[in-house]
Amino acid sequence: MGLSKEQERNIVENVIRLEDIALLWNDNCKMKNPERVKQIFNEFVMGGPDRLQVVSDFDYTITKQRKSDGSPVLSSFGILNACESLPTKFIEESNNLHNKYRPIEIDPHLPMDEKVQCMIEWWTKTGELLVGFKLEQSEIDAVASKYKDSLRDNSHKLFDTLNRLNIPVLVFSAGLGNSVISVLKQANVMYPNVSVISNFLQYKNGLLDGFQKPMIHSFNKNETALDRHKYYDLVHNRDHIIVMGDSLGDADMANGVPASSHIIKIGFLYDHAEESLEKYMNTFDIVLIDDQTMNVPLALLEAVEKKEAVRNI
Ligand SMILES: Nc1nc2c(ncn2[C@@H]2O[C@H](COP(=O)(O)O)[C@@H](O)[C@H]2O)c(=O)[nH]1
Ligand SMILES: [Mg+2]
Repeated sequence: MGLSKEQERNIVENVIRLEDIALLWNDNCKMKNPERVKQIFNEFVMGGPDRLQVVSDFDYTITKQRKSDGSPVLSSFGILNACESLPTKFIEESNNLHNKYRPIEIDPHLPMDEKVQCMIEWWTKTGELLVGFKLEQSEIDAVASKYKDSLRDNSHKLFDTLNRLNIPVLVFSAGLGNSVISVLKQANVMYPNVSVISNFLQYKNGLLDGFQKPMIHSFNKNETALDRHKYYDLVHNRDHIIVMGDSLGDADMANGVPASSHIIKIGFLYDHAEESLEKYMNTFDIVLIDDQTMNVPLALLEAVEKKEAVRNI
């Protein structure tokens, strides 16, 4: 997947041609405005790793949307729900909530303010169900271990590169942070430059006591939700941002950063690809259709790293 000699020469001569990244010209890669992507990509390469940060969703972005054998990948909440010691009442009521609110979450016609209110209800009610019984982290870890190999292909290479270049990675998930961290740790990609902001279980006297605050739901995943969060101090001057997500709400995860920032938004599209493509192309700069790899973000980073290496000769 490395760059050719000609590509490396182009980088040395500060010439970054989008055509040099063949992946971006595959049939399953769509860009509404290639010229805009090229311009921002050149900013990234010329700006170097010190100005870069990555903000990524977890469920079905870092994890695959489908496994090669077609079997499903559990979401971070799905990993929780698979824990056998959970009371039957919790599972039943949690499933009822999922059946009621998931269709609202993905409804393309409902007004956003109505959807936000419903998501607040969903996460609040789920938190209220998670009260008064034991659940050890080790049980979540045991289920999560079955999904440590469900990261997108080349995720390890991507995280290794980000760690080597000391580029901060924010994994921003409206899912369950206890599962997210467990999968990342067991997949050996929970490097020091990786932070996770999500919903974490709260305990009181050894028993579950809902979620820690603040609530992160599908539609408040943006950097304003990071107000006064220590992560914000780490990245607020990194104005080159790669955003990665699988749902439309993920595209706003970098909202709240200075207007002068340059952002490339990568959208991983899988479900209802044909009917959703136009909306995804209007929302993300690069749309990858049924691409279960991290090859495109990795290619962007490889160009940054090559240029940095030349700069340091
Ligand atoms: N199975 C359940 N799924 C849930 C629940 N509450 C939310 N969700 C889903 O999780 C994703 C997490 O979002 P992401 O930011 O990690 O992509 C969200 O889209 C909901 O559909 C739940 O209680 N059970
Ligand atoms: Mg997701």
